[in-house]
Amino acid sequence: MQLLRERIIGQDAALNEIEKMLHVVKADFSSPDRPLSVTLMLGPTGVGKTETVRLIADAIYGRPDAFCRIDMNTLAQEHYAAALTGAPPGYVGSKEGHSLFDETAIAGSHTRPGIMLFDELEKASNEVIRGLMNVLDTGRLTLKAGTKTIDFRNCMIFMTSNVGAQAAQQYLDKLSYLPEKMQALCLKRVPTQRIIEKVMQRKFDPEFLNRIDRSLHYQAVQHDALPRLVEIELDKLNKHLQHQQRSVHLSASAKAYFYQDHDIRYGARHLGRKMRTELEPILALYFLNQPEQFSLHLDCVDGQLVVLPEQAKA
Ligand SMILES: Nc1ncnc2c1ncn2[C@@H]1O[C@H](COP(=O)(O)OP(=O)(O)OP(=O)(O)O)[C@@H](O)[C@H]1O
Repeated sequence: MQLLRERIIGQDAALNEIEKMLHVVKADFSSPDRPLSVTLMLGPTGVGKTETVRLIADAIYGRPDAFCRIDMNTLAQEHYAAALTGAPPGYVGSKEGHSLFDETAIAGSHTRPGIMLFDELEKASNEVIRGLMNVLDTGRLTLKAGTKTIDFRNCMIFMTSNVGAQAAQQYLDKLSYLPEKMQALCLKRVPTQRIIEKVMQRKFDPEFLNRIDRSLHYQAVQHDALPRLVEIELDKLNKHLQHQQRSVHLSASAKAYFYQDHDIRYGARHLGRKMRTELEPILALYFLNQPEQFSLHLDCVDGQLVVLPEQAKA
């Protein structure tokens, strides 16, 4: 939780729910015939849903990719549903029992839970949702060929979805024309969560929704979170540079360069991309031309990033 709270900004309510879920998993109260937990993460794009799962994997296994991820978008069409559970008997590949599942990541170990992420749940076809319901119910999935069963009973299942995020944003946009007091009153009467839940109920059957232990509502990234997000991205970049004993430092105005015009509708993802695509070429050129240098300091002058000369750094 310490790692999550340091690295996920502006999602306190969701993180508090994750903490409760982790306590229950650790206390080992869950039914032995279900997955350890089933958590649905809702919210707009680029607000930290997948990042939360990556950080949980990092905290438990020391690797942010130590989980099985299936992007439901790739299974959107009915005829791809077989990709989830392998080929049916008699088809090419059925004997091998291959599927998209990474069984080691799902199984976990005697002391550590497996982690599974179904991304973009709203894109899954009805057939895939039916298959998934079985997993949430019994903690097991039998591959189509009938030769193998994947066991999710020691696994924390996470699902992400943007469903309802657009409707919630449209509702907020409409409210923004009202005076502040009226806005607060409307949000008290009809919170955005209720809008999202209504869309959810239209999209998914109650049988499916009833099998979810927790729905977490991730909020849109706010402007005041941006400076901290820039720091986090800079830390990530410096972690990579550490392998070459190198580092990059930004002045306050160079940091502001990255977030001041950032459009928060796109969440935090573009911020990280902008930092990488703009900083990496500058770093590459600097360190290639001056291999004897180990740190680079950048400032922003007239809206342009500039390398600070050696004497200015002190
Ligand atoms: N609240 C946040 N705190 C810290 N970093 C964040 C946050 N939200 C997003 N990020 C950064 O943005 C990147 C994209 O976020 P993430 O992958 O979690 O998106 P998402 O919410 O799962 O959206 P999508 O539905 O589009 O996948 C992350 O790698 C992370 O660096």
